[in-house]
Amino acid sequence: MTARILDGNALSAKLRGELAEKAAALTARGTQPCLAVILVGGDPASAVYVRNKVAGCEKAGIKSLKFEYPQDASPADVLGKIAELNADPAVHGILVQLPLPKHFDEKSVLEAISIQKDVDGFHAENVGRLSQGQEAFVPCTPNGVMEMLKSENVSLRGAEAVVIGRSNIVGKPMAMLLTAAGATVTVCHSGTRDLNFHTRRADILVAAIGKPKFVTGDMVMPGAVVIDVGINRLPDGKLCGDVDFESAKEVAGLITPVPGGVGPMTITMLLANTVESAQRSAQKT
Ligand SMILES: Nc1nc(=O)c2c([nH]1)NC[C@@H]1CN(c3ccc(C(=O)N[C@@H](CCC(=O)O)C(=O)O)cc3)C=[N+]21
Repeated sequence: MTARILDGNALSAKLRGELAEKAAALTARGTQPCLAVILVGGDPASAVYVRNKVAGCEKAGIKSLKFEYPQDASPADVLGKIAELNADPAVHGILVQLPLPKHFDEKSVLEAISIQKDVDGFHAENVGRLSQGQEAFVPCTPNGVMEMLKSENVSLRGAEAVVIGRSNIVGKPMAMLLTAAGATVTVCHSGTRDLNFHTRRADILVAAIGKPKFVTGDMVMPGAVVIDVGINRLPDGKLCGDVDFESAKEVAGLITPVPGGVGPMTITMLLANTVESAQRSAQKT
């Protein structure tokens, strides 16, 4: 049996249609949702992602502003721009594309963003709020994964979930969200002894390692839900995930592809957070 494919493009299209309606209603009442994106340096992958984000905004009727800085930009200039955007009531979301050049202190840049406009959910205060179950912007990639699971009615209460990867932007918030939804969560990483022991008992396996085709079919429990968060560019220019799709799909029950899986959902959740932020700001006036 081969797994069913969880199509992130199709789910994104549906959700983005709903977001476009919300954005249009807000615009009609005088608050067009607006996302500001800051890109430092010329990393080609970052440029592609930022282009996808700006195009996604456009299509949903969300205004986007793009600010580009050279690789050797001064952190003070970028922090000055963030301060300006924080103070601008017409801007509802601020995203600083990561990774930043090495001479930047990533943490201090993320911390400079107003938590009301932190649509990435990377600010330490938003992370803390999320961990305590308070209202917060949820990081887009793990939030997109949760939406994918919800769309398929994957039952999480009591489920065994295994997350491979412990990054601040995917692994850790993913584990928090799955825990909050009632799953029993195991977070694996490069120091994990006998990784296969863990992955083979997962009802839900989330791969966020950053290594192409790392998760193979023999690591998957028959019928499991396999979520591939990886975006790796192969030498031939093709995109591939952290999961060896060909072998894993023969074992899994449900699997996300790359491209066309979690990636588009990440952008959809960014648009959702931006609309949400605009809605909150419209309610205040
Ligand atoms: N502050 C910040 N926020 C982010 O959300 C953020 C970031 N920095 N830095 C980099 C990662 C990566 N990321 C992706 C978003 C969409 C796709 C995406 O749309 N992928 C398409 C294919 C795109 C392609 O062809 O390259 C797909 O999987 O189908 C991929 C990756 C957001 N990130």
